[in-house]
Order: sequence, then C-alpha cells, then structure tokens
Amino acid sequence: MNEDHRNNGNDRERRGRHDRDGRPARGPRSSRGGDQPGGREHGRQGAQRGANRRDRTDDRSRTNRAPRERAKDADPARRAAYDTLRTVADSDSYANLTLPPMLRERRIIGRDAAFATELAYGTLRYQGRYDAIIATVADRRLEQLDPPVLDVLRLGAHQLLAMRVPDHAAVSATVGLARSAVGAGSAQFVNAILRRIAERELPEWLDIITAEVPEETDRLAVSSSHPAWIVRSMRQSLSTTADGADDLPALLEADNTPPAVTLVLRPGLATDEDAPNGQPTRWASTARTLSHGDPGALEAVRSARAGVQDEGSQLVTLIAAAAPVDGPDATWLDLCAGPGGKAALFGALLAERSPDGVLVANEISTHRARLVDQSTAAVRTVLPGLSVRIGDGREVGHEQPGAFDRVLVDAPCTGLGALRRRPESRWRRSLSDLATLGPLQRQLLTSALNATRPGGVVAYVTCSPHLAETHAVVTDVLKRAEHAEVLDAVEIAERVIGAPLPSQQGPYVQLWPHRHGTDAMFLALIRR
Ligand SMILES: C[S@@+](CC[C@H](N)C(=O)[O-])C[C@H]1O[C@@H](n2cnc3c(N)ncnc32)[C@H](O)[C@@H]1O
Repeated sequence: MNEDHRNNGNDRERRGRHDRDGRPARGPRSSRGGDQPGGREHGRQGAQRGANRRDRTDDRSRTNRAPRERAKDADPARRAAYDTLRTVADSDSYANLTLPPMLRERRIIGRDAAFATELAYGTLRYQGRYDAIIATVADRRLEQLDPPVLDVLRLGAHQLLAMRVPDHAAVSATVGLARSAVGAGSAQFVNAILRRIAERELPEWLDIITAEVPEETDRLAVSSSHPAWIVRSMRQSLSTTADGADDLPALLEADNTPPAVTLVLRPGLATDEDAPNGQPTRWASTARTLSHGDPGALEAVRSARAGVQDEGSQLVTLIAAAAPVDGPDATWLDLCAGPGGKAALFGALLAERSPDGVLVANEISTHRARLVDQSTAAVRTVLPGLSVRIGDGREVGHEQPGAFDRVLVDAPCTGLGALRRRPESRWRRSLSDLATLGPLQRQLLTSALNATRPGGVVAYVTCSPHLAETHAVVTDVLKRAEHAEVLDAVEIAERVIGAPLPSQQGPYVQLWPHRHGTDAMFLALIRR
C-alpha cells in the first residue's frame, strides 16, 4: 500500500465537509448545540416531525413507481460510499485504495466526490459508535442484521449525526439506497430505524449508549468509536510518557480527525518551488503541509522527487540518518522498505553525504518492492548505489553479518499510531495480532543488529505506540544482544529539529497525533 494513495483520500475527506445542498460545513453536526443557546434547536423537533411526515408520503409514493424511476433513488455518491463499505468488508480492502479509483471510474467529481469520501471514511471510523446506536434502536443484536443492511444503516447514521445533511434528505436518500442496493424488502426497516435515530442529536445518543457501561475505558471506547482493547493499550502507552494519560480523550479524537496532507521534499531533489502551497511544519525540515490541491497533480510528486509522507515518518528517518556512527558511514540498509517512503528520504540523505554510497532497500513482498522502486526512482538518479532487494529481512543478518554502517528497521506493526489515516484499520486489528507480530519484530531487530558492523547504528521504528511493539521488543532483543548500546534518541532528535521535542521521557522518541500532530511513531537508536 502506498502512503501517497492513502493520503490523497484523506485530503479529499478533510476538505470535503459539506452538506448535500452545497453549503460549506462549519463542523460536525453535533457541534451545532454549541452555536446556539440551549444546545439542541428547539424548533427543530416539530419541523422534523413535519419533515418526517412528508418523507413518509414520499417513500410510499416511491414504492409505487416504475423500477426505472426508482433507480434514481440511489444517488451515485451514496452508492459509491456503500460499495466501498461492502468491498472493505468482503475483501479486506483498504477504503483509501478502494474509493478513489471507484470515484474516477464512475466519474464522480467535485462536491459529490468529497461527499462520498466523507461519508465512506467517516462511517468506517465511527462504525463502533453507530453500531451501538443502531443496536439500541433496533432492539436486537447486530449479528441478526444482514451485513449490507447494517452498512446502509451506518451510512444513514453518519449523515444524520455527523454530516450537515438535512434529516429528511438523509433518511429518504438512504432508504433509496437500501431499496436499490439491498432490495425493496429492507427499505421499510431502514426507514424506521433512521427515523428513530433522527429523533436525537449526537450528544444525547452518546449519553444513551454509554449510560449502562460501568467501566470508564469502555465508555470512552464506545463514545470515541474505538475497540476497548485499543483504548486500554493507548492509556497504558500514554502512562509511560512524561505527560501521563490524562489527554487520552484528545488522542482518541485525533484518531478520528483526518490529517492534513504532508509532502516530503526529498533533499537535493525538490525545493519549495515544487510545492507552491506548502507550509513548513514544526519538526521535520523536509516536510510541507498542503492547505489545498491534489498532491498527485504536482510534477515533483509524479516524478518522485517529492512524495506524500507523514511528518513523523520523515522525522524518525531524519533522526535515523543523523545518529552518530563510529567510522565509515556510506553503506546503509532499509530492512523493511515497502512502499518506500522512508527508503527514498534515507537515500536522498545518503546521496547528499556520499553520492557513491550504497543503500539496500529490502522488502519481502514483491508487490511492495515494486512500490519501493517507484518511490526511489528519482533518488536513484543521485544515488546509483540504491538497490531494491526482495527477501526476508530476518535472513539478512546471517547472510551479510556486519555488512552495514547504518540500518533502518521500520518493522511491520499494528499501525495503531496511524489510525487517523486508515478509517477501517481499528476494526481489523485485534490483540492477537500482537502475538504474531511480536516474534517477527524481535527477529527483524535481531537480524538488523547482526547486519550492522561494530560502531554502526540501528534505528528501530514502528508506527505504533503499543508497548508490546516498542519498549518490549527493544528490551527483549537487547537482553540477548552482545555489544549493543541504546543511544539517547531524544537528544539526537532535538539536534535534528534544532528545538526541544516535548513530551519525551527518553531514551526513545515517541510521537503522538494529539501532541505533535504526527502519526504516533516510535524510534529507538542502538549502536553496535
Ligand atoms: C511498516 S512497513 C514499512 C514502511 C516503509 N518503511 C515506508 O516508510 O514506506 C513494514 C514493511 O515490512 C514488510 N515486511 C514484513 N515482513 C518482512 C520481512 N520478514 N522481511 C522484510 N520485510 C518485511 C512489509 O511487507 C511492509 O512493507
């Protein structure tokens, strides 16, 4: 999966908040209470009841219409959002890789594309919250519902509770979607459930779905739409930081907020002129955020002189390249390189220092190795010694012991630090993933240490702040490693940034979306 594609979708989602009448949105619908004294609009219930009555008449007349006419009921944007949810559920696809090509293929553009994106991604993020509301209203277990019907209901709930779609439009268009996508038999049920949901604003629903939940973590999980095990893990990870876990709700909120698009200007290859709207960021000198525009339209991105990359991901790469090495420093390895964002930055930094240097970008998956090829295409023009290797990183340590001066291990992980950019991922992950990933992470770090010569440096990185993937892996591997010294990554980070990096305990760097505005990247530096 290429980070570029994921971010493109997020950008559209971020900019796409609007209603179906084309008015720019001021924020989530639930915040309207804050705009007006008394919270909920008092006149609304009566008006809504009137609208509901009108809707019911409309719906009845629709069922009597000819099928060709009824086909108009499912508008293309809602249908695309629905098809995305079904594809994500049925084939384990990523929404950010499914929806954008679907929109292109169906020629859904502009506001409709933005609407479909916000609807699909927002519904996926808030699925847990909506499921709790739907279960309350339907008065039955969700497993008893047909999955396509449940998806239609979730889409309706998102329009009613988080988008500025008038209730009558949200209900009638979603009933139309149910009729055309699932079948006429579902329409009445969908209509009834959505009308019940429309009777209350989001804050009221949150009170209702959390009222009977005794434990605070579980309440937070339901209201912030996260699996409880993730909330527990995040609380535990935050507790080990200098600032403690009081800001856990802010982290969960940040997970629900699509990030700005951040570009990397690969050193020696791209400059500010390549990103005319780019704004410098706080931590990484190579990063620029884009306030608007499609990054894919920039020539520098198309030619891979620049790319879309989270600022935290850039920062840990800059730190990994800056950690002091004893002796020569021109033979580098990226052990887990796909899709190649860090490899491209790592390579550009090496090219600036040693144009004759060597960077081996290793990746186990052939498809992802191809993405590394694409990401590093421009870097290879300034670093001919950059090669892409397809192979198991666990074997590199035996095959090439002590061959490298500097090794980056961006280990496969749960990705819990990047939930804000992958709408469905929180529901895909489970505690059991840690049991599979843990041994792999330990083996990869061990291999990296074996592949590093004495005096060289290993950077161990995850885009997860889960302690089982960060501290525990480093501690366990170091117990068995000879001649390995943990470096103070925070001190090196602050040298790279030229300013203090807040909320750090050291010696590892841990970034957070709500504290640093980056993905929750973890970095440990180990010298052989
Ligand atoms: C977190 S991603 C790396 C992201 C990449 N560094 C970037 O910035 O674009 C982890 C990668 O490790 C790869 N991987 C998983 N197991 C591996 C193994 N045994 N050896 C090498 N790579 C592996 C995965 O296919 C995935 O591409």
